Amino acid sequence: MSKVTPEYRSACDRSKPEDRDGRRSVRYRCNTVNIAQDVLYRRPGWVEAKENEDWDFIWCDLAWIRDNSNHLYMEEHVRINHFRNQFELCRKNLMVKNLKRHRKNLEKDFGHTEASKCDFFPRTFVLPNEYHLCLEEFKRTLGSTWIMKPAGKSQGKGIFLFRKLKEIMDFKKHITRSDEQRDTSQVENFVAQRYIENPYLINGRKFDLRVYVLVTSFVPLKAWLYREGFARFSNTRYSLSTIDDKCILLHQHLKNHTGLLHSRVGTLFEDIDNIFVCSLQSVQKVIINDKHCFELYGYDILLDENLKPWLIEVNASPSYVASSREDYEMKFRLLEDTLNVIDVERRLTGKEKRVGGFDLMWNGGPVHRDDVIPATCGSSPFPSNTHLGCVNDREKQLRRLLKPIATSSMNLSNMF
Ligand SMILES: Nc1ncnc2c1ncn2[C@@H]1O[C@H](COP(=O)(O)OP(=O)(O)OP(=O)(O)O)[C@@H](O)[C@H]1O
Repeated sequence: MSKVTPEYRSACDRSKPEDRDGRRSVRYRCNTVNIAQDVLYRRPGWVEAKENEDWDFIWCDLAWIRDNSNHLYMEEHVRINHFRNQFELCRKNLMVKNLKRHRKNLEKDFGHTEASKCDFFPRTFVLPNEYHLCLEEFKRTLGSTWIMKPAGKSQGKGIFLFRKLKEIMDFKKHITRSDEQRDTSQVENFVAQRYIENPYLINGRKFDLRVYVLVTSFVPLKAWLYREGFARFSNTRYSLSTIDDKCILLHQHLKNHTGLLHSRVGTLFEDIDNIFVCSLQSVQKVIINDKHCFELYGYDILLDENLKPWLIEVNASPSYVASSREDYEMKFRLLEDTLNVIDVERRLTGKEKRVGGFDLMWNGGPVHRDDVIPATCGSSPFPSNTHLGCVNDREKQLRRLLKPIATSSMNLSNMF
């Protein structure tokens, strides 16, 4: 067996439970050192496949799927935790390209109201290709703040804010110059995005919501939403002063916190559901829908002061390391429940609408659950504890999500 994480040792001091019902063991592979490894190790009846031995299940990182997916022959029952071209949704530039195309198709086929359901990502341009469009928009909205992000990086690497025309022109020169010697296929892409300047703040701090969505099929689309998630808070108080010393703006939007939450929380959850469904639909025809594959996406969502949710990013490889015991336990449950939904052991009937902490949200169409109490502000299937749909419970759930978890491992000291 490969090494288990230190958290594992403290979280479980019991030995691995035996497979009591005499079924053949599930042979797994895991090439990541994180909580996934602990969950697999502890799962009754699962054994780690030896080198060169066949396996039934693999939990792998994105590099592994990139390097191996074309050479794999998989038996019917085998499961793998990534779709081959997951990057269509998870690379910043491709996500935007797919969302824009989806929006255009909706506009063409169903008109403006339907297309406006895609208006949950800030205005974004992919550079260098859309530089001129970006420049036009930039000039049209002079004075607004933009955020520049490298398309293929994470953890805030290479991100900066700008608000002056000269800055974006200099940047264009810089990327053009550094790309001159390279083959065009290697040009580094960036996204320039309108910066949400009025985030919803809690105690003066900016935060992203991290919500998990499990997709078990793209055609038809079958997606499960996890009831637990968390908020990643910035370590510093939110201020735009870091990008322009003359402009000191410290937002205090928490005054009417309770009232605002109560009146808007139903709509908020509906809007968040819409983000999941629309974004997944935008890549439905693009993702290679291999029945062996599933994907546990970590959605990053930012709320503005009007409680409008904005999609910031979709992660195919969200962090499964923990910054605290509570964080460890939540992620352990999440991954355990993921395996329960994937059901390599074939325990489910296939008709379940709830498995552990997951609620079936979409199954070729919206899923209506019998135990949902209609919300005053809509009937979104976004999960809460037991009385799904009741505004008060949703409010509680939102508060649970907003519970700060120490983020030392996440490098969020600035969060832009
Ligand atoms: N358009 C935006 N408006 C306001 N804030 C933004 C915007 N885009 C990103 N941010 C902030 O910057 C942070 C990092 O952005 P993003 O997630 O896109 O980059 P990343 O490098 O992939 O970071 P990570 O790996 O931590 O998710 C976000 O968590 C969010 O708080």
